[in-house]
Amino acid sequence: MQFERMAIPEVVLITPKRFGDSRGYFMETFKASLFQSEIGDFTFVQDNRSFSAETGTVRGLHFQLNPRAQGKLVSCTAGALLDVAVDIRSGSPTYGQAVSAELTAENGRQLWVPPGFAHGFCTLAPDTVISYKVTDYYSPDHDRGLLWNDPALGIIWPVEEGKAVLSDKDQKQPRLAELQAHFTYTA
Ligand SMILES: Cc1cn([C@H]2C[C@H](O)[C@@H](COP(=O)(O)OP(=O)(O)O[C@H]3O[C@H](C)C(=O)[C@H](O)[C@H]3O)O2)c(=O)[nH]c1=O
Repeated sequence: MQFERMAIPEVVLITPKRFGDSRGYFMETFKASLFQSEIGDFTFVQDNRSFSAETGTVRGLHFQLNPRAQGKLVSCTAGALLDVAVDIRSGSPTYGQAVSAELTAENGRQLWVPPGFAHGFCTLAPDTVISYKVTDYYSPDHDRGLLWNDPALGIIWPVEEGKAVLSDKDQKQPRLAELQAHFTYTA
């Protein structure tokens, strides 16, 4: 299993080792001891999965407030998606910056998105399934968002703005400039 720190080093791209044979392949997709030694002492308490039928479906950018902030270990188990993490930790040298990675069922890659980051994705294929582990339970009262196409984020999404498939909620999320200082950066 390879761990590669992204341009924002707290976000980590993980590539599990794939054992192929005449039947197909086997992968260990999560190992607590390795995750703890490579990334840190996080405990996952909930697994999520969402299915998006259309290419160009955007879900996000979402996060939960403290004390229910979530770390997310994200993978794509069918189709393909561009996964995006935005640093929203006040005082961070990379505040408001985004990193992204292409996760596909084929490449088996995962993205670790720590607490203090907004998370979202855009599907690159129809019938795409995202599967992810989170480090705290869903809490609607702590659920917040950031506008996916806020120009201040500089995210180059693989879909034209007028053609993205979005929830009503995600069409009305606040811009970065409107975001309160929910998270604080610690070096
Ligand atoms: C996230 C979540 C949602 N729900 C219910 C609430 C709604 O009735 C329904 C759809 O929720 P929502 O529209 O927030 O789903 P997504 O747009 O896929 O949101 C997720 O997408 C981005 C990419 C994320 O990183 C978050 O995990 C999450 O916010 O599922 C639950 O019951 N439990 C949950 O953990």
